[in-house]
Amino acid sequence: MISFSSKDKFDSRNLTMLCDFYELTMANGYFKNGMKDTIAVFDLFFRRIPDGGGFALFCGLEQIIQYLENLKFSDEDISYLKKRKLFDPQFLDYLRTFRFECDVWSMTEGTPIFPGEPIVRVRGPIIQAQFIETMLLVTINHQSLIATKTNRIVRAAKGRSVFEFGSRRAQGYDAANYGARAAYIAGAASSANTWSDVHFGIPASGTMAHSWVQSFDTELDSFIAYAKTYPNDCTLLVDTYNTLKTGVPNAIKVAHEVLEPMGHRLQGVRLDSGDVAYLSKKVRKMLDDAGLDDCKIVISNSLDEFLIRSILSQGAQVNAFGVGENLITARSEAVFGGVYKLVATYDLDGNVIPKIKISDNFEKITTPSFKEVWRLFEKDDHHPLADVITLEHEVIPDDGPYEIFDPLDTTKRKVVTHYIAKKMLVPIYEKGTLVYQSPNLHQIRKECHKNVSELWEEMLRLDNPHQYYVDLSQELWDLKTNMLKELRTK
Ligand SMILES: Nc1ncnc2c1ncn2[C@@H]1O[C@H](COP(=O)(O)OP(=O)(O)OP(=O)(O)O)[C@@H](O)[C@H]1O
Ligand SMILES: O=P(O)(O)OC[C@H]1O[C@H](OP(=O)(O)OP(=O)(O)O)[C@H](O)[C@@H]1O
Ligand SMILES: O=C(O)c1cccnc1
Repeated sequence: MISFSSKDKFDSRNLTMLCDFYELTMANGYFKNGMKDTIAVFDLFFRRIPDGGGFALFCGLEQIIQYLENLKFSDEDISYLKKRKLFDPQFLDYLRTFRFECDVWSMTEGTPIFPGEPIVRVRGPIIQAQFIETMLLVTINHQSLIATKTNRIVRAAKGRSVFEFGSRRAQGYDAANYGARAAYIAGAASSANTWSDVHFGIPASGTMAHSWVQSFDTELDSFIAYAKTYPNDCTLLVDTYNTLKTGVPNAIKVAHEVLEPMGHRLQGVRLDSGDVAYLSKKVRKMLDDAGLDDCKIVISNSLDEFLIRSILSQGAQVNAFGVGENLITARSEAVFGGVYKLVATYDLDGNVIPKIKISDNFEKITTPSFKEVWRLFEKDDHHPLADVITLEHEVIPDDGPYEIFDPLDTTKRKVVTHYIAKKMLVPIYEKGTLVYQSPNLHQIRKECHKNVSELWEEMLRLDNPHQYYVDLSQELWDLKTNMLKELRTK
């Protein structure tokens, strides 16, 4: 039984034609060149952690599954392709009856991921494995980027809640909806986006806009009306006119004269402008002096992890942060940079033929062959020690001793012992059949929190974090180096 975390089970959109056109021209080319049934392996990986962080977070698998479940060329798609006069009629017949037949393995959502390691691996007929590139990349690049950024913001907030406020400034509505999902997985407490609650069960919450306050004759009238309408969940926006002179005094008045007689407490005030560190301290004192020490202070206004860190270091009195544009657009570094590369094909006897892509830039040289990713966890406290990429047949036994080495400087070697070795890629599809049961979103979020809390503290720093080791096994390193040497001498 397969169950899905979103309430509508599958996004019903058929996004088959969301592909780069060259996927179709190559597919037709493979078909016409007798390569339809050639089995190929592609790795999806990324090269650099955004914002110089110590790790990224993997997200988007559930939407990949939805895409693959809906993968089908409609009659309309086929007529479009026919009109382009580029495609063989037999190829179009093949597309008409297309059925996805690949094997797919993936990291699970909420897993910390590192540059250079396969986070998704696809094996199957080259036409198919190649074709899904664009959707795999756009989905994983987007959600992993937003999750990675959000987790930085959540870490900067040091246990205070982070409310995701970004929909209005996201790069389009899918970015708002799926960005909210990624942000929640990575630790945002809620989203202002109602769609994300309806479809994903992410708690939707919010305060009020300045327009609410402006639309009444006075600020006080607007607060009274809001408090009477929502007596048990009332957070007032206090900066429309003058935070300290009118906003907070009016909020205190409403707390005592409207809410308390109704048996309720004022939940919070939100500050959205000015020097929020200075103001929050003043506001805290005013609220406390008025007996409202349980009233929370929420701040917002173009926040990001660095501003939050700075504001807290100034002694700001804040209970929660509302973060919009910088989170939902990952503004500081808006490209995740995941790529999808061919790493092997198979011959007719089923033997792997490793493939490599050479570049003058060493970091851009791909790692060939069908590979596994292992994470070695310290046995006692489960801190990850290093990731090791091996060839398929290699096994890393628990406890070692196992020698890891820096693939760029092979003299840097270390023998590790007393660990648990875990294979990180789990089966998602077997020959086109879904074999993975996705946890629900709340479980993914919990798992993500656990995974991040197991990382070394030194990896969690926002600036210059410890660089985690992603190593190659000796056998894989030898294969890569020999292929490189051979190609370079040719
Ligand atoms: N104490 C502080 N330390 C660091 N940054 C702060 C501090 N207080 C506010 N900021 C940030 O400074 C940035 C600039 O705020 P800005 O002055 O443009 O807002 P504002 O003019 O007060 O508000 P608005 O233009 O929305 O009415 C915002 O990102 C805000 O979060
Ligand atoms: O600054 P961000 O991190 O993106 O956080 C969201 C912003 O969106 C709202 O402002 P907006 O001016 O859109 O509407 P408002 O009238 O509700 O303030 C809110 O007041 C925040 O300032
Ligand atoms: O609910 C809020 O306070 C909110 C929602 C979206 C954007 N800014 C603020």
